Amino acid sequence: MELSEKLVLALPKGRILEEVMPLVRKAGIEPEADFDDPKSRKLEFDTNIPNLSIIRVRAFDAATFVAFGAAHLGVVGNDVLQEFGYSDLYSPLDLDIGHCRLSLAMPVDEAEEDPKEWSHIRVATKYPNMTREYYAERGIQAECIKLNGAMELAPKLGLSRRIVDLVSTGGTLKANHLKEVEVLTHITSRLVVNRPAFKTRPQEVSYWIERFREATQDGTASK
Ligand SMILES: Nc1ncnc2c1ncn2[C@@H]1O[C@H](COP(=O)(O)OP(=O)(O)OP(=O)(O)O)[C@@H](O)[C@H]1O
Ligand SMILES: O=P(O)(O)OC[C@H]1O[C@H](OP(=O)(O)OP(=O)(O)O)[C@H](O)[C@@H]1O
Repeated sequence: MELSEKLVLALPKGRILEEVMPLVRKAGIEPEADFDDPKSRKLEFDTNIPNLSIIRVRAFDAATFVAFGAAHLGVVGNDVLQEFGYSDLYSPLDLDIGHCRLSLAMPVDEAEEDPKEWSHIRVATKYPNMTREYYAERGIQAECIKLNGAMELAPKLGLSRRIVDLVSTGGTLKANHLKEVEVLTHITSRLVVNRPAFKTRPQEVSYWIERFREATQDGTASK
């Protein structure tokens, strides 16, 4: 077993972090004290496990670090996994956190439409690949304008009548006078593993998959 190189766990620093940390701790990993300090500018943290460190990165970047082997394990939403489609990412475990859906929405004051009657739509989204693929399978050409956030502004400002974005409570759509027309897919976050690392360090990687599996099955984990 390779002991010199640390295993790196990539965690997304956004909203998922709060949900995933109880699982990380249940799995037996306790990051150094700085981790909980909002003022800390550190990006990599030692843990109580001498051979394991944690990096805190943007949600999309967590997938990239693991896919290229810069990190060995990570936590990534299905949305990110499907949008990138990295072949070197293995996602063995649904962590049952980060529940939301990817939906198409449009202004509430526009006439009801039947998506089955569309042939071409223009959409603002952070997920152009998933959107194009979903609609292509239904014979609809989706012209996507890539935004990285605040999609809800696009219809109001005339960028596109429709958006495809993540929805959880629906509060953001409501506040921006948009209605959910169609759910493209349901999303949760998964534990992901770099495939080559799984082959070269099978015992260590399997150990952590099992620890996370147990943590997820432990009913006291916060959701
Ligand atoms: N409203 C939501 N409810 C539940 N889970 C969500 C919601 N929005 C996003 N997620 C999940 O959390 C992940 C990270 O989202 P988050 O909003 O923290 O990042 P972001 O702000 O979109 O990205 P970044 O700021 O890193 O560019 C998403 O990939 C998705 O899986
Ligand atoms: O249905 P709701 O519960 O209102 O959640 C939906 C919002 O959550 C996500 O954004 P987030 O808050 O993560 O910010 P972002 O726009 O910076 O990604 C998503 O992009 C929506 O804007």
